[in-house]
Amino acid sequence: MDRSNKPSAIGLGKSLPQPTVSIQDNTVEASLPTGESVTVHLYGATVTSWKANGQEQLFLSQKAHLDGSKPIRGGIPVVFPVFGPPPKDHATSALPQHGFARNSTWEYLGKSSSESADSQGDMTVKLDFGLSHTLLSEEFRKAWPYEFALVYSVTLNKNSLMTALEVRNEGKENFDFQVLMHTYLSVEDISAVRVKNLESKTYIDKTQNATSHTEASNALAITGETDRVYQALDPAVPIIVSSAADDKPLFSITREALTDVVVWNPWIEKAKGMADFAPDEAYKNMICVEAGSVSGWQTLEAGDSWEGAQNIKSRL
Ligand SMILES: O=P(O)(O)OC[C@H]1O[C@H](O)[C@H](O)[C@@H](O)[C@@H]1O
Repeated sequence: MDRSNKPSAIGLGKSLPQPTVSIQDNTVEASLPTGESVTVHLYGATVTSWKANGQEQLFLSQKAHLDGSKPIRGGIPVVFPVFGPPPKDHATSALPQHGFARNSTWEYLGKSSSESADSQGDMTVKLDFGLSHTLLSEEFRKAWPYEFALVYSVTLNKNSLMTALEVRNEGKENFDFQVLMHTYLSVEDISAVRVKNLESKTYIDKTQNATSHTEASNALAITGETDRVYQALDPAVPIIVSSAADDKPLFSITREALTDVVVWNPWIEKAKGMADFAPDEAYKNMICVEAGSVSGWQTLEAGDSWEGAQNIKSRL
């Protein structure tokens, strides 16, 4: 917004308090004057903390590797260009599970801040991160030899966090990709939450040999290992994680161009089996609601770009 000809909202001559951004130890942290903050590790451009309403909103394992030796277990890892184990005989076959974006070091491209469009006087801060073929390790570049560029934007508002990914094909040949924002939401007690707006949607159940099912529940309870890829959703209809006790929304997630949503909780045995997941009981304190485009492939023609995003609102 151009404020140049207008008096300041808090008195002539005084400027509005501005967001602050600090960079240290390969992390970028932004805070709003109203107290909210976000922390992003350059390794994977992984958001590892989002504080709003005086509380941490994201789950981060106590044994998450934060030194760049493994993808970070928690926060919001970015999955690109393949989701899950890569298929055989495919351009992504030589890549690790979930691709290379979450285990490559991104560059920080800078920040911008503005007044939020929706609430008077509140500020917004946006952090941009980049990854391209020139920044990949030799090993990843060999395994996926396309000329690409990713720009990942993390935007913090008073009540929401938006993450947006732009994928550019800077080469001369088409490439296929899948993409997903693997968000680990923090919850007090998994048995006390429900996931809404999935009723009648088709999902692939990865815990049952990838069989296809139709969601019967209008308020899904998580009562065991859950690993489902819900497909063909309307990105404008929010997925709501609500409190079972009073039906109040805890999180509401809308998407742009991301028509799949994965709901994942490892539950008791799988949680114990993951070396970087701690404490064992922490499966009770998280639910992954992952916005993505993963049930098919996006084909990006030479010179083209694509953009997808999620917007997570907290305790509305
Ligand atoms: O252990 P990771 O490679 O981080 O994957 C963690 C999980 O990611 C997604 O949610 C998949 O649907 C799961 O099948 C997988 O177990």
